[in-house]
Amino acid sequence: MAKTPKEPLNALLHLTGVSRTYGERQVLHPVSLKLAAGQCVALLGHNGSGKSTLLRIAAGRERPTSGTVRFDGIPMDENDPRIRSRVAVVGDTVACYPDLSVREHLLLVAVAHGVADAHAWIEHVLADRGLAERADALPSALSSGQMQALLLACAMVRPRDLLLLDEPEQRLDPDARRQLAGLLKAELADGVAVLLVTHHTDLALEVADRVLVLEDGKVLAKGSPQSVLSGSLRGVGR
Ligand SMILES: Nc1ncnc2c1ncn2[C@@H]1O[C@H](COP(=O)(O)OP(=O)(O)OP(=O)(O)O)[C@@H](O)[C@H]1O
Repeated sequence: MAKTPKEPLNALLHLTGVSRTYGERQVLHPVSLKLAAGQCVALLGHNGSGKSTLLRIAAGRERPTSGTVRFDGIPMDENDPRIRSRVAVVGDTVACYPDLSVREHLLLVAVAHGVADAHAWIEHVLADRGLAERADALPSALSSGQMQALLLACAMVRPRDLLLLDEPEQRLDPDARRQLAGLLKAELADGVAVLLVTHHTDLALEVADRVLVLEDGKVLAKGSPQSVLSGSLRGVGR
């Protein structure tokens, strides 16, 4: 029988009873979550179940209606430089400069975060994300999958202890999706904590230590990927 994974004692990210209400509508009921260095929690659930809302709250991009979020003991605030320097987010919206090439986007992010030897590191990340041949292209000339690869690459060129990803697999072809699983495993091996919103149960099974399934803003199930996704809940993803 699969062992039930315990929540970590030394959490890098600690959500306590966070909820969110828009107007009269409660889209997220109180959720608590701990995530330690080198661990991945996958958030699963049908469309509109509250996954992105929870991730935005975890990232400090949105304030919870109730509850608290702490990163390494500090109240989560995306404007706090101590947090910005250590937390990388790939959200569900595409934001880029129309007049900067792929390589220039990466350079901008790397320089802003004070990355040493940025040029060499950028060439490595470009090759790793399959973007080497599109390095001089402007965003308007990228395919949707290449744009997604650029958003991931922007997170990879900067320092990070916590990686928050909202459906990073979207628009990626099967090969690129397999590489994404390898990339996330490498992040975890490097001690990065990963909070992953995904619709792909296979990705969750491959990389997550724990999964949390949301339904109508409530926690429907949580535990090891094997225990949660072995039965009827496999249908929450693709
Ligand atoms: N700014 C907002 N104002 C009002 N309602 C919102 C807002 N943002 C999200 N919602 C609602 O909150 C609910 C949860 O949305 P959320 O984006 O968190 O779901 P999700 O699980 O990430 O969905 P998907 O899988 O489709 O991305 C939805 O019903 C959505 O319509």
